[in-house]
Amino acid sequence: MPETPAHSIETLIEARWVIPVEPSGTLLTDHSVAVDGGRIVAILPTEEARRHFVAQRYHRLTDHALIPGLINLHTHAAMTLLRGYADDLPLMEWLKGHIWPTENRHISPDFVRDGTRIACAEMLRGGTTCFNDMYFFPEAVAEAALGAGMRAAIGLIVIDFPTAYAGDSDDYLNKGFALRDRLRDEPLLCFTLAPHAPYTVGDKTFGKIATFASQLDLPIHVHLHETEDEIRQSLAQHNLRPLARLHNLGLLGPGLIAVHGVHLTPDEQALLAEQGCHVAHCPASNLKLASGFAPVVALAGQGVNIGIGTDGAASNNKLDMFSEMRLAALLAKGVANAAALPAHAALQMATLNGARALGLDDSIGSLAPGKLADIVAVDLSGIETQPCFDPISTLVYAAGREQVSHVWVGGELRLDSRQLTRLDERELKLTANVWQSRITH
Ligand SMILES: CSC[C@H]1O[C@@H](n2cnc3c(O)ncnc32)[C@H](O)[C@@H]1O
Ligand SMILES: [Zn+2]
Repeated sequence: MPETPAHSIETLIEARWVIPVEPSGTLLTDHSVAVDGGRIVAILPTEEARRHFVAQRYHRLTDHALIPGLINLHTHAAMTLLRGYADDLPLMEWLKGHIWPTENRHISPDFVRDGTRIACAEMLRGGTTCFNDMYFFPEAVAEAALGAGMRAAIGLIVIDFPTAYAGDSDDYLNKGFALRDRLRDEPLLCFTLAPHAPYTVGDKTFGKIATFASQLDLPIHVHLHETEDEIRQSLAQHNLRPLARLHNLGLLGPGLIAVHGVHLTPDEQALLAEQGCHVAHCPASNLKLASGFAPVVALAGQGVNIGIGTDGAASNNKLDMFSEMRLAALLAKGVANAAALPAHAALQMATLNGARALGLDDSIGSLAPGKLADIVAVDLSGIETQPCFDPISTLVYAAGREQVSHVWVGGELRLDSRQLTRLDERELKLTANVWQSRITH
């Protein structure tokens, strides 16, 4: 039989294991991922891939698992500059007494650009390839993400009080739309409408957001039902719980990403499911601020799509999707039973479910031919991850972000043997120190 001619491709990544995430729980041993033009073109047993392809670059990752890039479904990337600035406080005391006054003093495009670049470095080194952001000066978030070569959903924020970024809701929205018009063809970026929360955004502004979201087909990214206080305040002011209020104002639907969703009645869980809303589960931030945590087992049981977020580094204090996955799985077992949220389901939450929430699951969130090559290699050879009976279990329960060795975004190498390819870690540490002294003095 004549040999079929080999196809030329850019990159062939040979790995001990490939965990495509879809179909759920699949594990491929001694497989390779072929990448060309920024996309996955094939996933084949390595022997076959070697016969079939001639690559410009080969990566022989003999002790590694390949997983889809992790998707951080909720963060405020620039808040790395406030990591550890105010700890051990409940949400409202933390925000009103410490974070908002400090943001008022320091917030600027430079603050946001520098903080976001630091966040991108941390996230890439931890296997995150895409983040869903909500912060002031979103143009600086976009600039930092593009510079780092990361995928980002840029929140066009709206809050009903003036800040250094914008004056009133129309000013916030106009600035956001101008940014989206300027950057809408950037392949690494997409946009959401990001009203901050029910307690900082009025009915009129929420109404405008609902209209624009449906006219422009933009997702809505909003903090919702984070604390009991938020619900009490909403009942006192509007005679409605926040979710019911947003429902009345037309915000619920498959475009809504409800961040936190900690305090939800069974009827509210059913409403989220019925409306096709998504929940961004942020377990570490919720626990640290003593807010509680989302009823993930019940929500998933109702059919709600749940992704995972870190929230900002000022409340977490890490942007570490590995520790969030593990925490999400352990909390679910704590409230339900040991079988709740198994490792493959936690990994799916941190990848495919996040992509679904952003409406990007046709292009990212799993490893499959035709999808963008957002790929993470995790080195499982260390003593911390031995023996390895089941690599999916090892990834979620034993591995940490330190074991991430390589990261590709759209087929481009962004982390190479733990070295960032587009960001200078030394320079970023100096930048963090400069901001620390500005914030302290
Ligand atoms: C309008 S930009 C984002 C705004 O949100 C603040 N923030 C950070 N973490 C949280 C949280 O857990 N709940 C509510 N608001 C939060 C951040 O400091 C910015 O002011
Ligand atoms: Zn948040």
